Amino acid sequence: MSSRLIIALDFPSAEQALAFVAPLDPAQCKLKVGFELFVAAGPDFVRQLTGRGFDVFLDLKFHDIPNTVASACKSAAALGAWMINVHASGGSKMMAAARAALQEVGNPPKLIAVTVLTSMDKAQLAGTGVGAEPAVQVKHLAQLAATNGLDGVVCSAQEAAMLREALGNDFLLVTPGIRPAGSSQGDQSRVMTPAQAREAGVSYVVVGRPITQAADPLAVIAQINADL
Ligand SMILES: O=C(O)c1cc(=O)[nH]c(=O)n1[C@@H]1O[C@H](COP(=O)(O)O)[C@@H](O)[C@H]1O
Repeated sequence: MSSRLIIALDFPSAEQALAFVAPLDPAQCKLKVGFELFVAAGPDFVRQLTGRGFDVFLDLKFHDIPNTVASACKSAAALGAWMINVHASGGSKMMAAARAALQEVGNPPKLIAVTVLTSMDKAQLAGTGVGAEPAVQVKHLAQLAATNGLDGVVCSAQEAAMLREALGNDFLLVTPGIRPAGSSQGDQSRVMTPAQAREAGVSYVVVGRPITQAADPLAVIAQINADL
């Protein structure tokens, strides 16, 4: 079975990202390209990664009017991404338009929706005008994503067991906010260890700084894969 580890390549340039990727094996991990790297390195960099055999999660978190998001999803699919995402808070029509757009392309990427960012806690969520507990809002948005035919959601591993029970075994649960024991929490709020995430039933974990800033990234990758 291929690895359930997705490494967040949050680097400022293609050169730095490629230096990090050079010793990696696509059997050990998938790779996530987000805003920082995509803005700096562009679509060609994504093609380079797929050309090396990596599954790429293109994490551009689309959140706009339905027509714009649908077109952006098609462009992302054309890059050969394995997975792409939108914000569930963009609403039903936006998610349905994204889903429909991908049905028009061959070999479409998995389409998932961000629920409540793992950096948010109850107070920050309340600051945006949402008074619900994060877990309640996550469940609400995950159900909205499922209703609109998305393949899964991004959530914290803290909500994974609840969502697994509510939405079944085929629904993808992709969880950032993963912190191996002893690593710094940084700006993340809702965190879990890799082993806790596995027990909660996640599909994939997303891990950035605990690997990219480690003295020995390959050792951390091996340990996380063992824990998953
Ligand atoms: O969509 C994401 O990937 C994402 C959603 C979310 O709720 N929280 C979150 O941290 N992420 C991403 O996951 C990665 C986490 O990185 P680290 O905190 O360094 O492990 C970053 O690239 C974030 O952009």
